Amino acid sequence: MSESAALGAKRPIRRALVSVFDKTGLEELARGLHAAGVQLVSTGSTAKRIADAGVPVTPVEELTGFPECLDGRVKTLHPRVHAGILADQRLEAHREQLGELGVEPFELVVVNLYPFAETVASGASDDECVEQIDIGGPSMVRAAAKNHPSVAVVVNPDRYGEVLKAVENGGFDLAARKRLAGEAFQHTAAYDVAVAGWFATYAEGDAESGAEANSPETGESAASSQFPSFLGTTYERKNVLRYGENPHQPAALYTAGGGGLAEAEQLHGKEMSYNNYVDTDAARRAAYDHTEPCVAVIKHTNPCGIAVGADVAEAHRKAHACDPLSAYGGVIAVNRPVSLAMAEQVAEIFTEVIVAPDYEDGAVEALSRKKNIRVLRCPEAPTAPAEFRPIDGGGLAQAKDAFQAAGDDPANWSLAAGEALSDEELAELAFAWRACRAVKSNAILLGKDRATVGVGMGQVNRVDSARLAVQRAGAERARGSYAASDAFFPFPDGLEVLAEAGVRAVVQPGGSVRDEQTVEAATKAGVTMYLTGTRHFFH
Ligand SMILES: NC(=O)c1ncn([C@@H]2O[C@H](COP(=O)(O)O)[C@@H](O)[C@H]2O)c1NC=O
Repeated sequence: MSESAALGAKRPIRRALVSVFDKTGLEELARGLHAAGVQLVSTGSTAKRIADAGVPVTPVEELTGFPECLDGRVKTLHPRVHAGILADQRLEAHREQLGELGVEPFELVVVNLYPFAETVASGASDDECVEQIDIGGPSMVRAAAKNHPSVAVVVNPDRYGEVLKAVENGGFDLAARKRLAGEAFQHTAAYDVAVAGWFATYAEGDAESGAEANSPETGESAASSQFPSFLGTTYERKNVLRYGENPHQPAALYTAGGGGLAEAEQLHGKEMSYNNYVDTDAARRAAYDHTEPCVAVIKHTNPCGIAVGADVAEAHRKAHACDPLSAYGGVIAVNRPVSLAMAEQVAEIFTEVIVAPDYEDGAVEALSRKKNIRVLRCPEAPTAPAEFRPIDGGGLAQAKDAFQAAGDDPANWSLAAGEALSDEELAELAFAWRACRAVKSNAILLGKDRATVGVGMGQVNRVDSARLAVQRAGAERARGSYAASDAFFPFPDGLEVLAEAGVRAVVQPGGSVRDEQTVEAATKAGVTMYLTGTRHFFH
């Protein structure tokens, strides 16, 4: 038989084993299978639902001759079940053995698993979580998937319609059974990753140094529970993208299944590209760093402008004004719903992507006047609690760079040079400090009226970043602006550039061996300087 003929070979379905936690669509499936002459065997409450729907069903106990026991821990774990799933019907020897054993084969297995991840997320006790580790279900799923030349396995209620169609048309062909088997192994693999990940966090302290190792007093164990010995996330491919960072790089989008940008709804525009996603991610990170209505305009992951305002339209006007030249073809993120007024403004500017938690009436229509702008709705704020970056042969994990009460609250900054700022001026400096976190290192950012006016990003020395920030601001806007530096000034030269441009105040972490020289330069120039003690590199 040719390969394509083999793949097209159907296996009629005569007998099905059904055991599902999620009973969505179960009655319709059972009715349809029965109507097509398929015999049903089922477990506990699944069998009860089927029987209640008026469909004949054989309880699995009748098949095994063994009662379900140990609170459901043992139901289907029996050779009469597993021999029926695992017999390779292509082999005469297997068919003969089944006959000798008096076991009938299954051609269809429909199973979905106990909700382990949902139980953990609900904050249930350890014992409750452990009880939700499904054992019999994955055993059946894996067995049926392995034996896909003889058995079709279904783990997703969305497929029930397909099952009923197949049953009426002589069963699934081999290609379809292979596809279903792949889906089934993905289902059990993701399930096991969730279980293994939970054990890695929960059991580690006990195993290493006694139960108290997980107590909050011991810093080391806190770190180890944040970085468990096993890290697993499973992703599902959502889209194949046209290409990656460059046209010769194939690329795809994967989702982790928990919402966020990867699952954002696209309301209008061309297909998102790889670079669009990268920039949109950076834009959302920048916009959500502020509690007031904020707009961030990003190009190549760096801000062309960030501003807060009384409303998003004002914030957008200010953010765009920072660097209108660079904002051409930019990516815009907003931390509030987009108003019609803001949408009208954006519609005038060539923009690649706009992402927001929502859109007010008429806003999407106004934006859609431009054919190509990609309009995304992403209701959730960015949440990643930890960051993981692949490197050759492994990966680096770190806690997210969240703002710290100690170093990021101006109330805790120390005045190192010049006169203390008024509350209003301090708020200006605090805006610059927050916005600076969104700039790739070395970062120097000038702000005025709660908007960036000059950004010096990504230079390999800090003095060049200072020059760039001043140059982009222009002499007039630089004068009297508020400057932030993501890390300390290693030499006073960067500060001197800012002072010469007439900045009013500077905020920086401090901590260089030459801090004194920088403080002296600021004092001499009459520039106020605050030290945060906290650094915000962004690479
Ligand atoms: N222990 C077993 O033999 C066993 N066999 C099937 N299950 C699971 O029991 C659930 C269905 O049970 P019920 O039909 O009672 O609602 C399914 O999610 C299935 O994956 C089992 N449960 C857990 O391991």
